[in-house]
Amino acid sequence: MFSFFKKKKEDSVKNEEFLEEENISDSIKKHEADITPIKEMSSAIIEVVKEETPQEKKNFFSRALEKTFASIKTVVPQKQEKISFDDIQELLIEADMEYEIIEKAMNGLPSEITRKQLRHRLVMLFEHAPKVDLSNLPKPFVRLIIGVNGAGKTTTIAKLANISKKNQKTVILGAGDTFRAAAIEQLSTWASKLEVPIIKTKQGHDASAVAYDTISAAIARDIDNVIIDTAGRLQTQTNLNNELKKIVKVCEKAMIGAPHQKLMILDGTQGNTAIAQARAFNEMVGINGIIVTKLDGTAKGGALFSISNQLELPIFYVGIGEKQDDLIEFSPDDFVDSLLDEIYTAEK
Ligand SMILES: Nc1nc2c(ncn2[C@@H]2O[C@H](COP(=O)(O)OP(=O)(O)OP(=O)(O)O)[C@@H](O)[C@H]2O)c(=O)[nH]1
Repeated sequence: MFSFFKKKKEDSVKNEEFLEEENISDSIKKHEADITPIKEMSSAIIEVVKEETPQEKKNFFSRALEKTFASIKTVVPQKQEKISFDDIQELLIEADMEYEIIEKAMNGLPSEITRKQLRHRLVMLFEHAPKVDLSNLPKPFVRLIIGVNGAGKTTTIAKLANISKKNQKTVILGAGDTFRAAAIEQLSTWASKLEVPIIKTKQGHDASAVAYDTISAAIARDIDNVIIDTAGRLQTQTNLNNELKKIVKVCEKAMIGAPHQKLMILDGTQGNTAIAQARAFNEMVGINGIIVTKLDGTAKGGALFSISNQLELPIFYVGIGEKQDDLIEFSPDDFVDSLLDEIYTAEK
């Protein structure tokens, strides 16, 4: 069953220096027992689920931002047509927007601010992030998931796999957090729940070999999306960080251009303190985008402005709960509108 797969892998690991360094072909043999049989893959495609309308998306944000709204409403309890400069400043502080960003956003605004004026300034804060063209993606499209312990990496991978399936794309997971046995188990549980294949190995084995095998399996099986987990790490853990750099290098060996996205998962409940973490990882491996998790559990929704603006990175998704459907595509317009709906009366 795996002869084609094996041939591809042998072809793609011809680099002698690399074989010496990683001994990848041995690791591939070790992992083959863990690869989900191809026939199970067909069940990875399910029917297309209808896309949310802009109003539905706004409703998702409103639900996710409940705690943030409760805190800004302590400043502006009634909806108004115009709100004073001081009140806007205070409510943005309440929502955990960094002071420096508040100053930037409000510079030159009048003492009474309309919805339109504030909307323009808030949406602008997301404009620094480069636009990402998601048309004509390479196949497989490889995403590497990075973050500190407990940020929500594993859960987010499951949610991303679920979105792939909803979009009728095939997907394979790589259990690259080989540091903790529980992490491999947790991702395997999600894989069987979602009926998607997973490449895994034993705890303590080489994480970059898992990344390599996952990409090779995707190429051999013509899979659309690859999502690779990595161990949670702090920006100060040198060994783990060298491991991360190695994973990135090995992805490139498995497929030129991979990983196509290195996504940083940030725990939204940490607010602005997550920025320093992301900055350090960005310097280390170059991050392409952010996913902010646990937005439902925090009053610090305003940190999204600082996160995107300070890091000059796009926020792709936000996590709004623990279930597989609780990940929504981030849109600055919908996010800002949900926030403004709480404090301003409708524009005439
Ligand atoms: N409320 C809420 N909880 C979330 C969200 N995303 C993840 N969680 C929860 O956060 C906890 C940690 O999530 P994991 O996915 O295990 O985090 P991780 O980054 O893989 O953790 P490590 O494997 O320890 O590095 C779990 O209890 C998740 O259910 C979210 O968007 N909202």
